[in-house]
Amino acid sequence: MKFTKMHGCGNDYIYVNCMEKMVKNPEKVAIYVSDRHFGIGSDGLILICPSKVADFRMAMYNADGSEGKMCGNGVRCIAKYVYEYGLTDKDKISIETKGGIKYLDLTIEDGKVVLVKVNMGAPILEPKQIPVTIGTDRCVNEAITVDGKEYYITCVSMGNPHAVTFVDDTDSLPLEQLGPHFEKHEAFPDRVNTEFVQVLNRKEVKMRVWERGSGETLACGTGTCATVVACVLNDLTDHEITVHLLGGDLYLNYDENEDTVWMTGPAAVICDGEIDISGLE
Ligand SMILES: N[C@H](CCC[C@H](N)C(=O)O)C(=O)O
Repeated sequence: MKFTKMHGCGNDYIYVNCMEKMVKNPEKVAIYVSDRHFGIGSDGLILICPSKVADFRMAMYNADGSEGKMCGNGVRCIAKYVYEYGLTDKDKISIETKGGIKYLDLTIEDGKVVLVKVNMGAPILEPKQIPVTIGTDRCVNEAITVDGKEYYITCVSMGNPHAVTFVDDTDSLPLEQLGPHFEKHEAFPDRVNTEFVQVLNRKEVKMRVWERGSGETLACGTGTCATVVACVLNDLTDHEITVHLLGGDLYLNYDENEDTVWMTGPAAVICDGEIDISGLE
């Protein structure tokens, strides 16, 4: 299987061009390639597929083989891939995901995609749709006990479920220990991605993330969208913010009038390669 390893702010996935041929058993392949010791090493697997309703279709799998409905860093990387590997010459593209069709604007310099701006669509706030069992109309600043300690969460779906909690200091958080307790908490029937956010000022926050199915990652695009929405709902920041992640910065704009979130950030190619997956197919 030919692949390209790419990352968006350090959130790395193995990308496979499936325009001609699909990968069989993507769940098993995701687990194998993601392993950082016995595989290639990544946060998961992303397939670039043909679409009937958009320019391309994304299928994404976490490191544990579970399927995710959306991936913000992933759609930016797909934009870079399809342009730089000659699958399109357009600088505005659409990508079908299980979380809806996303529209992307590519900034191109010397034939390279240096920045991608994505219309990530409307945040979903109804608890049942996220899904989260806490809250009636919305789950904003609601108390939850996790591993014996009380936290306040604001829940947002960006196609996939997120719980945002505000903390005093992201650096000192024992995420390896805490993350799984959020992910598997009974309040989240489909598990959850959790963002731990430290507000620096009205325009800047720091964030660490524990991703469902992949553990701590260096960045999460949909997580930064959920973060800006949670910041605005709790009146902690402006609508336009910079999110500082372990792997870099993303720029977010929650346009409440249009009911959409804009995410802007980079995408990078690490390498191309080929791996034998014959035992898995
Ligand atoms: N890293 C991704 C999100 C993956 C979400 C996945 N962990 C799930 O919802 O199961 C992003 O940049 O948006």
